[in-house]
Amino acid sequence: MSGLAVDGVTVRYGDKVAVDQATFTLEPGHVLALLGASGSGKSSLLRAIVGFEPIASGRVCWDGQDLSTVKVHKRRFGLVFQDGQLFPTMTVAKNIAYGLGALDRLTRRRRVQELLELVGLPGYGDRKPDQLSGGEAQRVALARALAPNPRAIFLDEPLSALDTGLRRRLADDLSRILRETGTTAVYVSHDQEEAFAVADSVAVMADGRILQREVPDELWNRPTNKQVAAFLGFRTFITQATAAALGWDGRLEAGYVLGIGPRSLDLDERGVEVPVLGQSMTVDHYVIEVRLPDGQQATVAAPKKADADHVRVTLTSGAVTPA
Ligand SMILES: Nc1ncnc2c1ncn2[C@@H]1O[C@H](COP(=O)(O)OP(=O)(O)OP(=O)(O)O)[C@@H](O)[C@H]1O
Repeated sequence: MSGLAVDGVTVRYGDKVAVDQATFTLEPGHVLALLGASGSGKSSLLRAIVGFEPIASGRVCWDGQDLSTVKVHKRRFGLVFQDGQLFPTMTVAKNIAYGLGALDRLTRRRRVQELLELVGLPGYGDRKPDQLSGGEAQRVALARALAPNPRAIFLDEPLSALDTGLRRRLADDLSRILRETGTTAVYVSHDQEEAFAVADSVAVMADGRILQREVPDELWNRPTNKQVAAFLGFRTFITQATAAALGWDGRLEAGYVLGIGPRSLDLDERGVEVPVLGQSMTVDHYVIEVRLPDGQQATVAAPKKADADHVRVTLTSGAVTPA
């Protein structure tokens, strides 16, 4: 098989199993996000693939070749970390050119210009890393990782040190850059929106195991179990009868429940009346906590505060998952 094959990889720190028999393949040109809560083993798996962490069992192959005897710097993998780890005394241009030693000066300079344009920083070549914002530094780190045309790049929470608004914008830019360059990438994140924005497919990890690997839509609509659903924000699970009572027009197969997430219920004047239990405010909307007909609680995202002790809602979507 061409591209990356991770086969039964286990990583241990003493008695602690950090990664438990992770298996997946990644075709050239595809972007996979490893998504999971803190401590789920994402970084350990990424570090094992690139060769920083010894593998207790299993193997990592590229184009069918076992990489166990291939040294880290010979794997032709590019790396981007949370804090870009640029060389502080070198200019941006020198940072980007770092892995281009084999090229002549003119070609090297052209390649640096090309990458600065790709990451939206033309004219930044002479700056030093301490003259860059956090977002710019991460763009330079990406440019540096892409410069030597690696066969894949590995990004470990590359945006998590940035503030939320910037993170969203940069996630979209990153996605565009990876696609434009046809780069094969593994992207570690604990933020589902970021993972969904960047990746062609998402592998959800918990306790060192990959619970499900899917394209974002399918993962969102049909999480493989309640644990994955809950991680995606579907925390209340209801039966067909309750779903129908809330105006849902779908049908659940026997043995399945519907996970209700933060955007599953819509305010709707013609909807079902439910009691309001409380409400809070986020940056751009209110979160109204309600009691469902079956007694469970759920939340509704609303543009304004509820001014009565009940609201009318309709259930418009949810995640279908085994009961
Ligand atoms: N060097 C180490 N020695 C011992 N245990 C470790 C070491 N590195 C990680 N662990 C443990 O292995 C488990 C997986 O850690 P890992 O950093 O891979 O998770 P993660 O999903 O990347 O978390 P985060 O998002 O917080 O970085 C955790 O329980 C962690 O405490």
